[in-house]
Amino acid sequence: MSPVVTARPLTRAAFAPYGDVLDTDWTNHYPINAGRCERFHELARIETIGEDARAILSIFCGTPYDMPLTLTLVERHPLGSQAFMPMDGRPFLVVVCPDEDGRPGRPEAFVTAPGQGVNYHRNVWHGVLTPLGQPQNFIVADRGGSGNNLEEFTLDEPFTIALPKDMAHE
Ligand SMILES: NC(=O)N[C@@H](O)C(=O)O
Ligand code: NI
Repeated sequence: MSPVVTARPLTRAAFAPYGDVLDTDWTNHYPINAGRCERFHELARIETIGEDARAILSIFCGTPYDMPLTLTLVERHPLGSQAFMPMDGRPFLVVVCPDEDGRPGRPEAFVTAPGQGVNYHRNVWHGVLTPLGQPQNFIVADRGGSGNNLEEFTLDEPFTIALPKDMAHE
């Protein structure tokens, strides 16, 4: 059996080495539009580098994965950050790895709270978009432009990514 990594709830502190959490638990917020809207300001920055680099918005329509997940591949984007914000507010799985001399280290897994999104910093190893239980659409902010912005790495040995016990039935 491949080594098991159990996902834990996503928190800013735990995710800080990898990127930003997108939610309204954020002190930099203020009213706009005559008080009819609250702006939660600059949750993350969209980083883009390289030839004709630009920040772009896309919609990803994701197919769910069965859990526990057998993780065999991770990827990273050397030319830009990548943010995922669910359009339906349901939780999804986030898998990241520390970088160890250009190779991914042991994965860490998180389950988002309803309404949370993530922004992977540039060049951070991560699993591909992983909806849970049903198809899920996401607004994605990342980098467009020339050059190769996708580096994939097939793990020497797979990991089993499991949901926490209180979620495993979902
Ligand atoms: N390849 C692509 O656009 N998607 C991945 O980067 C991903 O993180 O899901
Ligand atoms: Ni990606």
